[in-house]
Amino acid sequence: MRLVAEKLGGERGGELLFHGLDFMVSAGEALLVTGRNGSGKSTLLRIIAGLLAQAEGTLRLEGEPAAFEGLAAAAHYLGHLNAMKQVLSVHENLHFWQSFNGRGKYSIAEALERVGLGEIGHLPFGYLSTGQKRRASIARLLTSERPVWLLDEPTAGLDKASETQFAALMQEHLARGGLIVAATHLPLGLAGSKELALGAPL
Ligand SMILES: Nc1ncnc2c1ncn2[C@@H]1O[C@H](COP(=O)(O)OP(=O)(O)OP(=O)(O)O)[C@@H](O)[C@H]1O
Repeated sequence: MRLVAEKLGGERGGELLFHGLDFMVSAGEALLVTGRNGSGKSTLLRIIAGLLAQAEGTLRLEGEPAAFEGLAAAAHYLGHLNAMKQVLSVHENLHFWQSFNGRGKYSIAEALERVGLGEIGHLPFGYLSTGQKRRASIARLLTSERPVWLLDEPTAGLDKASETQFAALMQEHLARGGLIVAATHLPLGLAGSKELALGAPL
């Protein structure tokens, strides 16, 4: 499986943010998208997730497992916002996403254990701290099996221990044949990852 972009261009509000991007990410690889604020990192991730149309160029997933039809169906998108309902419990939110995205390797209880939230699945999502909200959202990646992880500033708000824990989860995903595209200003602890720098040098 590999994600291939050719001459990819993205725009917002009629302004071309980037163009002519060529990259390839194979199973087991991570691509870190870097660049100054406003350079288009989130825009690129949203295009890959199928939430925005590209302005130009092509994007395709080759050789994806038969269970997934196309890139959008194979992708987990973890955006800046956590896409969770504040008044539903953590468990209820994850149950919704699991029903929507399909089952994964981990049960909801196991996924919450993996992110260190085993004790608070019953709490309304809105009660959680910023870092706990992010960890609950990371648990969403584990409760449904999707090989392409698209992560926008995934470690924002995480403490050091949680960063290390998440790095291990990403390594595990890569070792199982997944791939990752992550927009980040911080190192993610993924040795050997590729980098795509958008815009003028920082
Ligand atoms: N709906 C929109 N309409 C017009 N312009 C937009 C829209 N959404 C985003 N933009 C602009 O597009 C540019 C790129 O935004 P984007 O969020 O992709 O940047 P980024 O590289 O992820 O930034 P950051 O590092 O701050 O997260 C910004 O200048 C932003 O203001």
